[in-house]
Amino acid sequence: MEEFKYLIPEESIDAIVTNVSKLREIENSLRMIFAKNNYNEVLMPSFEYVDLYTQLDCGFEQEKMFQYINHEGKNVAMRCDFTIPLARFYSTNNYDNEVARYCYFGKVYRKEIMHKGRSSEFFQGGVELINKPGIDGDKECLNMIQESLPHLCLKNVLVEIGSARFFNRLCTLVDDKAEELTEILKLRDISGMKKFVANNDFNDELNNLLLKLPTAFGDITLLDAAIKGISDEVLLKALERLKELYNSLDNKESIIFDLGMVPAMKYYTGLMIKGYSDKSAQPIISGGRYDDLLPRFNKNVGAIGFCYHMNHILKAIDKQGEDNDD
Ligand SMILES: N[C@@H](Cc1c[nH]c[nH+]1)C(=O)O
Repeated sequence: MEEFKYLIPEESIDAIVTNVSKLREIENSLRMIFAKNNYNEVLMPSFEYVDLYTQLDCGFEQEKMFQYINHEGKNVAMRCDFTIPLARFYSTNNYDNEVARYCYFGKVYRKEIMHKGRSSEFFQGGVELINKPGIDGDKECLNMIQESLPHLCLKNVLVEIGSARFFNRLCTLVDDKAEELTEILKLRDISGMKKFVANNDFNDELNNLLLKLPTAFGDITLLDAAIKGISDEVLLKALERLKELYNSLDNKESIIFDLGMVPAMKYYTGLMIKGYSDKSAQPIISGGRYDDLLPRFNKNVGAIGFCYHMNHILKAIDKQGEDNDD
């Protein structure tokens, strides 16, 4: 038994952040940017009913939650997302459907596949912008991300944007093959996509589009080319909306399109955002528009938000430092 004093569970591996001064420095810069943009910081509870996450059909699986049965006999989970609890919070605290701006810093807990050396604790800092619909809301978030990039202490950061509306329509078009398509896109599997197209009987236009998706990231010329080849109205609208948003941005630097982007969260309905550093395989920023979530709390308003994955940012900073030492 003696050795157990010195061991930590696999879930905790990697969760120890030693570079706390850097973490606080970035956190404080982000806090100032959020405050300047009128986001109110909230401290959310660590525990929520499991039902909150599961009954909304947002893709949170029970198996991924750390949970226990409380004194009422109800299943309670450690917070595994900020967005859903904040949607609940808005619905019970905002009677006039006003625009709300929340920001937060804290951990979410999600069970990761064990034996991969991945921690199950993720430090996030993020914002939720509720009831600022359409391009105005999307722009506000992208502008804030642009404002934050120089404060992340990372040299090469790219902000990829995609569309959940586009993705969802593709899933409808491939019908019962949606799951297979999702896996292929997640892996950016070029040969998998070739087989997928060969094994199915889709029309030529869809086949051509699907074959391009695993490598469909690039600048505005990529988007324009895709728009030219599409006649499906929903797909077209989704891409035109991305283009309109892009054209409305004052600062377009670091922004590229990813037409094969798969929603990281099932609740995304429109714009999706993923920020990457060349020193990190995992996204350092992720977010998106989720216009169908608040209606599930009887609030007929749309919303958008994003978060910084602080663990990944710190790891990328370490890697950057190591590479500079070489
Ligand atoms: N909650 C999302 C990020 C996000 C905030 N708002 C919208 N999306 C996540 O954990 O990845």
